[in-house]
Amino acid sequence: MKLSGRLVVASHNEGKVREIGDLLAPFGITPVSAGSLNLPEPEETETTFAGNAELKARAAALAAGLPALADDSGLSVEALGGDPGIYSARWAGPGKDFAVAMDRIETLLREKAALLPAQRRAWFTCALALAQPDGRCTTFVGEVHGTLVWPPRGRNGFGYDPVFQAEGAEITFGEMEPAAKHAISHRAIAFRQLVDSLKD
Ligand SMILES: O=P(O)(O)OP(=O)(O)OP(=O)(O)OC[C@H]1O[C@@H](n2cnc3c(O)ncnc32)[C@H](O)[C@@H]1O
Ligand SMILES: [Mg+2]
Repeated sequence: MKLSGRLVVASHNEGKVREIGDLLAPFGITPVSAGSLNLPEPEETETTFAGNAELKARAAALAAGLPALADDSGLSVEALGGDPGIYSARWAGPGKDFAVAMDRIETLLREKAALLPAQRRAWFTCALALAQPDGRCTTFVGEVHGTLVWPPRGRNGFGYDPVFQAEGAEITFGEMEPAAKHAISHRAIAFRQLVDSLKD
């Protein structure tokens, strides 16, 4: 299987679509957005990142008759038993307000008196699924570990980026230039695995 030509990026999240576009750019691929094809946003009924990524990729590939790449991702907080995890988008509510979602996490951490970095460990997970119109599908998962800071810092990235500081970094994902985030992100790790799997 080759990564070339037209590929549907099966996501309705602008931030993700931008990052996936950056990752695909060196391959000369023309990303076709789910929005431009009027693809519906399927309900994420699975219980894992990989399951939801596959569900979204398969639905888009079938509807578009083109290969489709879907991303299911999220932030897991150790002290919260891995929440919000696969519910990361849902914690932002119908208005997709991540200030609310970040506040909610911070409130829960404070209720647990989790103020030290070691008590504020968190990780991002990204599952990328590449589906073909004939139903074949491969999925790869990447993670990046770090701690949650407060208050949020930076206007780059999207979602929970302003509160996430990766291990070894002194700035948040929200403060990083895109290239710096791509050097270490969960999404870039999953993407590298996907690319490796396509090598002859
Ligand atoms: O399902 P699609 O249409 O792709 O878009 P979505 O926003 O609903 O995406 P998910 O269901 O995968 O939910 C993941 C949420 O986790 C957050 N997230 C994922 N990757 C992130 C990243 O790199 N930086 C910050 N937040 C991220 C982000 O806010 C997403 O809304
Ligand atoms: Mg979603």
